[in-house]
Amino acid sequence: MTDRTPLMAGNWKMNLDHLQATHLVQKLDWSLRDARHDFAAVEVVVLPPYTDLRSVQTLVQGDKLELGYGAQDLSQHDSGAYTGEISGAFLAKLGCSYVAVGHSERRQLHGETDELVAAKTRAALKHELVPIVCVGEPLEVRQAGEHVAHVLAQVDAVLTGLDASTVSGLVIAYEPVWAIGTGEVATPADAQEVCSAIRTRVAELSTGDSADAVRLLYGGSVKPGNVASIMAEEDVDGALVGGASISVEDFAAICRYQQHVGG
Ligand SMILES: O=C(CO)COP(=O)(O)O
Repeated sequence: MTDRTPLMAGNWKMNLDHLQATHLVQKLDWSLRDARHDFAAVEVVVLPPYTDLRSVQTLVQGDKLELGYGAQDLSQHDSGAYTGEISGAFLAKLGCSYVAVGHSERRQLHGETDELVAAKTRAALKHELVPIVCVGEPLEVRQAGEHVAHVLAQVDAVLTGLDASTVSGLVIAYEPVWAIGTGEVATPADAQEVCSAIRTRVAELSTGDSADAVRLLYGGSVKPGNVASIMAEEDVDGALVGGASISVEDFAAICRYQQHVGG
């Protein structure tokens, strides 16, 4: 039995300004502490918009909160004439520990390619940020029964450009596009099928115990009522939560999913 610490990450997307962010993080911390949440047993991370990060840093570091935080994207470049871009170095300086890369909304709305996602993953690792690499198939690919091949091609594009020894430091999030923000959740078996295929591919493309160590998240309409059954799957190590992560009550309940397991 491998020992992978479950990770609950809240992707706020383009929601909550820096004042609202401070409020939510404070309330989330209170709610989890009230429930005696063991942060070492289930890691909790928020991914606010860039403009919130300094406020979140001040709160987390000032009050010594156990919540982690990170960004929703980064540039593949370190610095220079890239108007509007944010470098991994800046995020590291703000105390971020995680950064999402290749979210399907970035791939779809901003034309991010597998090559760009791979470059961003390398940039994150260079700045000692844990990349949460997002992969997932659109509906028509799922309907054609080609979802596993589609996702593995996305995984290959990232892993083949990495030093094999760094792979264990990744988090990979399987987010079927048809389940994002739709209320349409993949079944636990759907999540397990793809996560297990990803772990097998990681084993083929990495060294040592990377495949055992790498954490795989499921994302797509995760709610308090469905998280426990998804987390019960062997290869699912956490959730990447969108809509429900901007509700303190819902996200705290998701982080405490274990209380719904086994009664
Ligand atoms: O895209 C997601 C997280 O990155 C999932 O969003 P929802 O939880 O709103 O479906």
